[in-house]
Amino acid sequence: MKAADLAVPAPEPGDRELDAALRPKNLDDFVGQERVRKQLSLVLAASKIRGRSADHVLMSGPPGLGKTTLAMIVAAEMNAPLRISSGPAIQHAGDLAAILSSLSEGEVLFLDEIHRMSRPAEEMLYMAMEDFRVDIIVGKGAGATAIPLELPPFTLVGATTRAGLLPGPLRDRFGFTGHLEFYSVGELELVLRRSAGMLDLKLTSAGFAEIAGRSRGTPRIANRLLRRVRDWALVHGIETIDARTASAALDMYEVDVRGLDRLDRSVLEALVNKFNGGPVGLSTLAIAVGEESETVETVAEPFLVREGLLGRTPRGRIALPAAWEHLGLKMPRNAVAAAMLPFDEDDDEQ
Ligand SMILES: Nc1ncnc2c1ncn2[C@@H]1O[C@H](COP(=O)(O)OP(=O)(O)OP(=O)(O)O)[C@@H](O)[C@H]1O
Ligand SMILES: [Mg+2]
Repeated sequence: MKAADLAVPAPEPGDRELDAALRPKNLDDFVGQERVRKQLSLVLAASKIRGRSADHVLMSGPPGLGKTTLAMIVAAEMNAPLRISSGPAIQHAGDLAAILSSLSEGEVLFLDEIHRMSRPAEEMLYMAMEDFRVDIIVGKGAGATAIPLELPPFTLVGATTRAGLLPGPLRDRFGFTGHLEFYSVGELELVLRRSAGMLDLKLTSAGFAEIAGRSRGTPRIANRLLRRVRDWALVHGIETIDARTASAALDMYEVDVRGLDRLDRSVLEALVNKFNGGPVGLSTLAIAVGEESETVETVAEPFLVREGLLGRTPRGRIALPAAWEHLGLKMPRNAVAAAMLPFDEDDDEQ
């Protein structure tokens, strides 16, 4: 595994097994996200009292925060079977019709990346969600007829990293939307404590804090770093992982105290050392770090912007004061002036 991969929130091949093993199985085990947890728990409790399948639920938020986990928890809490598919897997309305028509009563249908479903499938889903009915089209052209098909009541759980891309009519058909937020360091410590318990690992409180602080607010990354630290401790014959062990291990994997990885740091270093803090265009910056523009924009920037280290301005990317500080450098006056010019966060230069 490249060091840069450690900090990517999307699942890596090596994560899948551990992801599955460490996934909380019920709402009580699910750490953090108090608001979503309370709201969801109420939705589920009410439908249990009514003796009906739960309202359709949409989970939205960045990768690795627990959308799939919550979908599975919905099925577990409702004692219902779970069917899993995803937007990209449903390219034709017929694909969706086949899934819908084979659902059993009360089943939970989890559609991951629901924003990537095809248009015709999406339209079929509207009717299925609202009226528990689909029209199956038989034949083609003028001779085509729609055969209505009743569906058993089911609960759709949709997940999306891009809630903004969902068409309004689809969004409106969910009874409840849970917006997952990045986790605090304290919450990540709880995630790590739970995982360490399951993996039979011993860590001190400071050891947990050290890993949590470098996990970018993301449980998937926290678990991944824990696994790296575990390997390091094993090879070095260390039984109890303290802050020093955790930090030595993560330093070796080039994940720094704020969770920045090699790519993040080289972007900041280039901005600061080669362009005096910017502004500099994305493609120039990408060439300076020897990466594709797209990699810099989609892999490094979201986190750097969120951390207040990098700004996107109409004139280009700039290093914010926290970036100079993080690199242990003093921000020159002319760089301060460039950074102080008003800019619009959403303004995508070039
Ligand atoms: N609240 C939580 N408490 C404990 N562990 C969690 C929590 N949320 C997520 N995790 C851990 O993080 C891993 C990733 O979570 P999950 O697969 O649900 O993320 P996701 O939001 O579906 O990500 P993606 O958008 O990439 O599909 C899980 O396997 C689980 O181990
Ligand atoms: Mg998922």
